[in-house]
Amino acid sequence: MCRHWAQCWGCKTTKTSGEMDKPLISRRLVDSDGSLAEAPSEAPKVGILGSGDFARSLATRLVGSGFGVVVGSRNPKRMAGLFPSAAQVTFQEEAVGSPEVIFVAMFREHYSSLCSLSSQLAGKILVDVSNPTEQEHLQHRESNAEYLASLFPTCSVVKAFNVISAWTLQSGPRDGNRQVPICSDQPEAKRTVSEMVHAMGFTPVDMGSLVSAREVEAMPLRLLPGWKVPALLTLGLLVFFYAYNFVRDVLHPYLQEGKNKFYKLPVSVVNTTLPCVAYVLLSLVYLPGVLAAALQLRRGTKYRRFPDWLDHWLQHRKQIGLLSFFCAALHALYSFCLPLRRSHRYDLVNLAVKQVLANKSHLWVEEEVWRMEIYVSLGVLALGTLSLLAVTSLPSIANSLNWREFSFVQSTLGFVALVLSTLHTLTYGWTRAFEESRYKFYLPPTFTLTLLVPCVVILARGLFLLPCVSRRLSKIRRGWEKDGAIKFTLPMDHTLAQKTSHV
Ligand SMILES: Cc1cc2nc3c(=O)[nH]c(=O)nc-3n(C[C@H](O)[C@H](O)[C@H](O)COP(=O)(O)OP(=O)(O)OC[C@H]3O[C@@H](n4cnc5c(N)ncnc54)[C@H](O)[C@@H]3O)c2cc1C
Ligand SMILES: NC(=O)C1=CN([C@@H]2O[C@H](COP(=O)(O)OP(=O)(O)OC[C@H]3O[C@@H](n4cnc5c(N)ncnc54)[C@H](OP(=O)(O)O)[C@@H]3O)[C@@H](O)[C@H]2O)C=CC1
Ligand code: HEM
Ligand SMILES: [Cu+2]
Ligand SMILES: [Fe+3]
Repeated sequence: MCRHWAQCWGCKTTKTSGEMDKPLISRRLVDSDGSLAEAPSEAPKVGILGSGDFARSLATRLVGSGFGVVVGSRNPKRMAGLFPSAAQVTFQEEAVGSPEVIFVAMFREHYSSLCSLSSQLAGKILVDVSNPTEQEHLQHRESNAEYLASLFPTCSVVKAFNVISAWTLQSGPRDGNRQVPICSDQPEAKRTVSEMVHAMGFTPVDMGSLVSAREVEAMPLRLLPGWKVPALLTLGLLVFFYAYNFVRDVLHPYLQEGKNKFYKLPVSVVNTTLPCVAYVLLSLVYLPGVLAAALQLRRGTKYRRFPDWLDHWLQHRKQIGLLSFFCAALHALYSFCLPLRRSHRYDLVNLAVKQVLANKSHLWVEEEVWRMEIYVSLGVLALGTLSLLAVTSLPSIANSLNWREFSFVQSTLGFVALVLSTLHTLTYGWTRAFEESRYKFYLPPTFTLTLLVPCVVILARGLFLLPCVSRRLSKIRRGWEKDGAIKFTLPMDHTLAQKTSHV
């Protein structure tokens, strides 16, 4: 039997290396009625302890990938019917006899019940698939896998498959998560299990030694980790702008003129809130790039780390950008629905009646017509450009672009979208910022609040385009450094510096 047991399995099957990562319910194992037929006798046997949801899915996947499976259960009679016919379900003692690799598909609190099997398990590879709950994760210092290794010191423990749900395991990796983080203190054992991960249609991600198991076990506990801060930022902006628009558009007419404009709350106030949030978020996507460039220009090098807050901000731009796109798309939908509303129709009729009573026939203000035509068109162009950025955010699309194409779409087109949105907002706002009647409780029109950050970004980016600045910036990005840019003293300089300082 060659060194890498599972690799040996890889040699035997007819799969070429390219096929290794394809999910496989191998043809010869599926009967005409689609049930999984008997596994070939020479298929390497894999053991599974536990007969729950995970064990069942794992057995299905392993059998479908050409392995022989023996399941160890405390109650085999009851559980056998739930497993594929190709899998053998028996008592735990029997199940751990022949297989080299044994998956422990149980909860941590039940690991100690396996100690009676220590002698049979000696020298085998135990795969820990368990996930602690949030509370358990905090409560235990060592990971579940390290705990299993402490119970069975004569075994090689490998952490794997815990991030894959029983359902994905059963149905096979689709677009979602194909990656299986894997770690172990025994490289051989890790390699064997990695080959199995491949054979099952997943992609192993080597996470190093077993000490990383704690980090691997924390992965399923996280919920959209990179989105927390951007989501809170968006929520904060939505609350702020909604409150601001409520005060200006509903409360002010109610208190000052006794007019009831509460009907504006569901659509109109939302449609002055969403665009402002979208626009501010979009400017916050490109502001950190400007700050980073300014820092590099000032320092005269790119070889110094950005401050943590800027680093963090740069890491979250994708999420902030996608949230901006989402708000802008909702804003466009709301805008298209404005004319559908009953209130809009009443306003139109009332306006017509007023026209007639005032004996005015022709209501056409050329400037207003052009203003609206232009700002709606600019809005559509801005959203269209943002959609390109959103599409290239999809990993499958991003992977098909080289970094220059990606950066062109994200950096250049993204900036064009910011300029278009600014023009859209300015033509929408037009002269409103200068009309006293637009200031309610002395509060300026909402769009004026949104213009500050984008204008700073646009001006700064304009400045960076100046030949003297852009030449210097591209030199810095190609690794040029201003002399003395890096402030570190070599040991000998240090003594030299000390000597000279006494002179
Ligand atoms: C809808 C939408 C979707 C988005 N999706 C993504 C996404 O999928 N992934 C993503 O990363 N962002 C995404 N973003 C955010 C944004 O588009 C990108 O981060 C974009 O690259 C930012 O461009 P930039 O010009 O501001 O900064 P960058 O081009 O990243 O440059 C920032 C700074 O880094 C430094 N720098 C840049 N290049 C170099 C270099 N070669 N050498 C040294 N220093 C350099 C410079 O100081 C520069 O100013 C998305 C935004 C939106 C609106
Ligand atoms: N379900 C999922 O999607 C995922 C589960 N996991 C992990 O897989 C492991 C199993 O999860 P899951 O299959 O959902 O859990 P289940 O509760 O469905 O199954 C656990 C199995 O453990 C066995 N077991 C052995 N000894 C004991 C004991 N003393 N008391 C109770 N049960 C015992 C039982 O099998 P029997 O009675 O036959 O001995 C039982 O079926 C867990 O560590 C979980 O974190 C990881 C990723 C995803
Ligand atoms: C299909 C695309 C778009 C259409 C049809 C559209 C249409 C409109 C309309 C009709 C208004 C006036 C809102 C009202 O008075 O109720 C408006 C305002 C505004 N839009 Fe858009 N827009 C689009 C895209 C965008 C995008 C992509 C952004 C920025 C990311 C944006 C930002 C704004 C801003 C900031 C305002 C001013 C809101 C205020 O202060 O009242 N719009 N847009
Ligand atoms: Cu071999
Ligand atoms: Fe624990």
